[in-house]
Amino acid sequence: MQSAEPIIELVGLGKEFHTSSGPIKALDDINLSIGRGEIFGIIGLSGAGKSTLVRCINYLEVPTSGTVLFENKSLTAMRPREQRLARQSMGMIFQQFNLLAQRNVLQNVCFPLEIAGVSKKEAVDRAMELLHMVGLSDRSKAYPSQLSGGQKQRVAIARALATKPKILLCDEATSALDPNTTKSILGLLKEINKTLGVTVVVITHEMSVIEAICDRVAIIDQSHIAESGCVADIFSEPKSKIGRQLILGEAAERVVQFGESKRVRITFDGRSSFEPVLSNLILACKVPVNIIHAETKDINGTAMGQMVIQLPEDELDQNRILNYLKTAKITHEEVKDL
Ligand SMILES: Nc1ncnc2c1ncn2[C@@H]1O[C@H](COP(=O)(O)OP(=O)(O)OP(=O)(O)O)[C@@H](O)[C@H]1O
Repeated sequence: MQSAEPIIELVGLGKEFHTSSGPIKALDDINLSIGRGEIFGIIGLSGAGKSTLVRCINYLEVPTSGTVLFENKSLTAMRPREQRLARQSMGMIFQQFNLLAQRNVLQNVCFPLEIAGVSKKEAVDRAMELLHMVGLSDRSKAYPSQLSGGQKQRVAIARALATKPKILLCDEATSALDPNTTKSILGLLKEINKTLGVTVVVITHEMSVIEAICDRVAIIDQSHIAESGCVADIFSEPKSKIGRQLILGEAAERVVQFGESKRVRITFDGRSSFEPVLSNLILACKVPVNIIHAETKDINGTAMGQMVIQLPEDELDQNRILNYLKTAKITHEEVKDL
């Protein structure tokens, strides 16, 4: 679901670190395009290069080869002032929140505005507006140590949005949070994307995070992009070995046979298209399905239409999928012919 216009393009991007024990190639020939207004996920195992990749996007790390294009312009080729403005257009949040402990919530959110030379009154007004948006206007005088993890991340989000960035980079932003708090922070990111039109780039090692909010995803493995595409496509038919491992877990090692097995028609009858039915099914059942036919439309954020999927030959797998469809109240029926 990439919009026509890319906001970020990575072309042949590479990053090498020089350490006492020799060079480490953290990124090698990365090519990616992130569309304006989308929520783009980057997933991989520990050490795959995720953090380095996101830090190269905003030049917290300067790539050793290749190009980062922001709105079609190379960051390297920009003049210093232009590059500063481009980097200011990219807010960032982190796993450990990175709030300033000696400053209260309001002062934390005002901080980037002070650096940008915004007047005190204007900064306070903007910060209060953002704190209201993240649901913390009543905690403006609190210090970070007095907040829960979820509240700290909300402050960090407000701070990252203070200078009205076009992109929000999220580096494992929910990895230190419990499942419920994770859900609420992901909900907030989705809302920010929708209401402010901010492009969101999410780095994570958790498939559930990708599944919850991302439109498209790139899987990174050992410094390379293993595959990328729409979340529903990658989840239903992961092509790379690492993709199969991440999505199907142990089941990836199994050879799943389809043959002439059962086919099921799923009808999308108004269920929100933001709820990735097929991805949820595959994650829950840990087994792939074949998409035989799909005719779905997104009408004002609602999925309409139908899809015919073929179930694996194994009866246990079939039952698991049929049970899932039933429990999740997804309209479906077995079909003999297409
Ligand atoms: N500043 C650095 N100096 C030397 N090596 C580095 C540096 N930063 C990252 N690396 C190395 O680059 C590789 C990729 O690291 P990176 O932190 O990007 O991975 P990651 O996918 O984010 O992992 P994790 O999820 O564990 O944080 C690793 O081998 C790491 O040791």
